[in-house]
Amino acid sequence: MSTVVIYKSKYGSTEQYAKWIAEELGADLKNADHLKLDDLLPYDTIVYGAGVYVGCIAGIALIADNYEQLKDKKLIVFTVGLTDPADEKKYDDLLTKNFTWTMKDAVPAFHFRGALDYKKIGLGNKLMMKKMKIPEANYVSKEQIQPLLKSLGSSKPANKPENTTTKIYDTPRLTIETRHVHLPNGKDRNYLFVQPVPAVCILPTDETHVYLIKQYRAVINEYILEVPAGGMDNGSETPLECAKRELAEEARLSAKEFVPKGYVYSTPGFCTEKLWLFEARGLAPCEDCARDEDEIIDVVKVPKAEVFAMIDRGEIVDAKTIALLTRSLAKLNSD
Ligand SMILES: Cc1cc2nc3c(=O)[nH]c(=O)nc-3n(C[C@H](O)[C@H](O)[C@H](O)COP(=O)(O)O)c2cc1C
Repeated sequence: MSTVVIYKSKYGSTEQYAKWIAEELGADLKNADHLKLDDLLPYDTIVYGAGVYVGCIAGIALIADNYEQLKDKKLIVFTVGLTDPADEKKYDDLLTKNFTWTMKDAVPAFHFRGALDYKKIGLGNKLMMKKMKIPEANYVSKEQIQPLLKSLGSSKPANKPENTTTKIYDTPRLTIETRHVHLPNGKDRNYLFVQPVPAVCILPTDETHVYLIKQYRAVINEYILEVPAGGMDNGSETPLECAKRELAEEARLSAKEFVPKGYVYSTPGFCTEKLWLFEARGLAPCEDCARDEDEIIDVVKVPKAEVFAMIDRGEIVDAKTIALLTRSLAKLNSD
């Protein structure tokens, strides 16, 4: 595992934090000035630290502009400023302003308190800071880096519980458990983990129509419009095999072509369920297909041109169905 700590520092506090972190991790240390994407690519883990000046994280474009190419690496950002890290709202605003929204969900960020020394800053900045009545201060201290080190598994204070798991329900198709989790921001929380087998959704289409199923859902006591979908059999099925089976069982259709449309998570707040999406083309009837006894299903032919109006009117309310229709037909809607 190769790690680099990169810093962007005007007055030295961020550089000091970066040196401490690099020392603790045994990582390379680099000044961000003149670094390019190519300089980052050889590393598995990238820790980027920067001073905050007038609400901007210095040089964050190095990460934000190259996030697509860096997102599969372990990325961590730390910021250094006078703001108190306890002011979570202010920090959240700073990240919203400086991170792309995909980064904000995925990249752990830590804030360390910096310093202000009027002797080090230029006249313009000095006047601005004095006008804002910001006094000189020096909050720089090594212990502030502990949560960041911990998130990389490099520091294990005594008396901290390991991640603990309690099983509540355990079947081949679904497990439910509670877990004690150490979060990347250093905090600890208990979470409920609902873990079904991965599932597949299929949108049968022809030139002009999509085929949805109207299905009775006992849990919500409603008939709703959905795409055919179902869980992958005990991990032995591939998403494509599952797509073929579910299309036959639920819509009584076969298809010449299954076009992958990526995946979505259904409810990532508490459930690990990953839904693989497919569009099915070249449809043919499959009358002798088996159907589960509890499935009460009608196939409904919907014009493609009507789909988004139906979503708008609340006639399609199933989230996976809206996701797959959007992935397949969004282009049609934007034309
Ligand atoms: C002109 C100026 C603007 C600043 N703006 C902010 C700010 O918006 N938020 C903050 O938390 N700290 C702010 N600070 C404090 C710096 O972030 C702090 O001095 C930090 O230690 C700078 O990092 P460095 O020492 O690595 O340059 C500002 C400092 C100066 C001189």
